[in-house]
Amino acid sequence: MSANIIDGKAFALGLRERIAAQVANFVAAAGRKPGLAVVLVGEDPASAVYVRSKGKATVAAGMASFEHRLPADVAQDELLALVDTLNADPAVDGILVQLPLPGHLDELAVTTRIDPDKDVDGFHPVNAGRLATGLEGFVPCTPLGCVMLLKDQLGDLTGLDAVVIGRSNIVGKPMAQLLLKESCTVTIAHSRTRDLSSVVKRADIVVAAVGRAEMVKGEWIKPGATVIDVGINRTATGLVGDVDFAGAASVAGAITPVPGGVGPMTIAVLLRNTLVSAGRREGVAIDEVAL
Ligand SMILES: Nc1nc(=O)c2c([nH]1)NC[C@@H]1CN(c3ccc(C(=O)N[C@@H](CCC(=O)O)C(=O)O)cc3)C=[N+]21
Ligand SMILES: [Mg+2]
Repeated sequence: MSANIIDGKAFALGLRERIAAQVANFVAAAGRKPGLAVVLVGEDPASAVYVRSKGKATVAAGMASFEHRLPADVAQDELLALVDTLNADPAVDGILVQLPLPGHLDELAVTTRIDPDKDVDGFHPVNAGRLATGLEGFVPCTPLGCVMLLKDQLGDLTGLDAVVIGRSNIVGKPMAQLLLKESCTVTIAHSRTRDLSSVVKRADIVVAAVGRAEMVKGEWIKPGATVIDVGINRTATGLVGDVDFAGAASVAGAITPVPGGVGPMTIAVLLRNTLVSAGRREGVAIDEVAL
């Protein structure tokens, strides 16, 4: 068997076109563009690349992009003051502070300073609580993008066995919540899980978000399973995921590649969340089902 390769890049492009169409409707109704503010602290080259591609995608969708670059040694108070300014700015619908932050800065303090109703990353504890409780809020972009790919691939997910490997607040935990909402039977595995290969072997859906290059082996995958690889690891041989792609692709029913799988979805969903935020803030209807 040879897996269907899930083209996240193509799916993300289609999503971005549907977003752009609704951005045009929003602009006509509200008389302004949806606005996304991105804050980058320091000069980490990988972060700078992501921030640049976010800015380009934002403008391409017809939205306003506000980029704020602060020096690596910026004081905590100064960063918090910028967040306060963005919270109060009516042209800003979404705020993203690029993580990780330099070590002297308190990521939780910064994340919790963002107005939960502008928190398009969905990292604020209020939004984590809303997701866990079934309330309207913002869902973290990467897991929401993964669910979109899964539903596109599999249709209804009800009753499927899903294993999420990784328990981070930004991917693993919200991913598990979303799969539960889709009525999957969800297992969260992590670095302390015993006999991980047997746990993975049961799964119809495997989501790998551990941050360890090619850690999930092809022999662990149930034949025909759908494998979503969230990992982005830079190695001597280039960019690889958390899954041994060649091994898994020979047994899986479908699998996301790295690059070109989950990564492009993250940015597209960020634009989606920004548009949804703008609609809520201005009382303009956004057709989320059509996105
Ligand atoms: N507050 C915050 N929110 C984030 O969403 C956030 C963040 N901080 N910090 C960094 C991570 C990483 N991230 C990615 C976005 C797009 C790709 C992406 O488009 N990747 C492409 C290209 C990969 C490449 O060539 O580098 C792909 O996988 O095909 C990857 C990673 C968002 N992050
Ligand atoms: Mg973990």
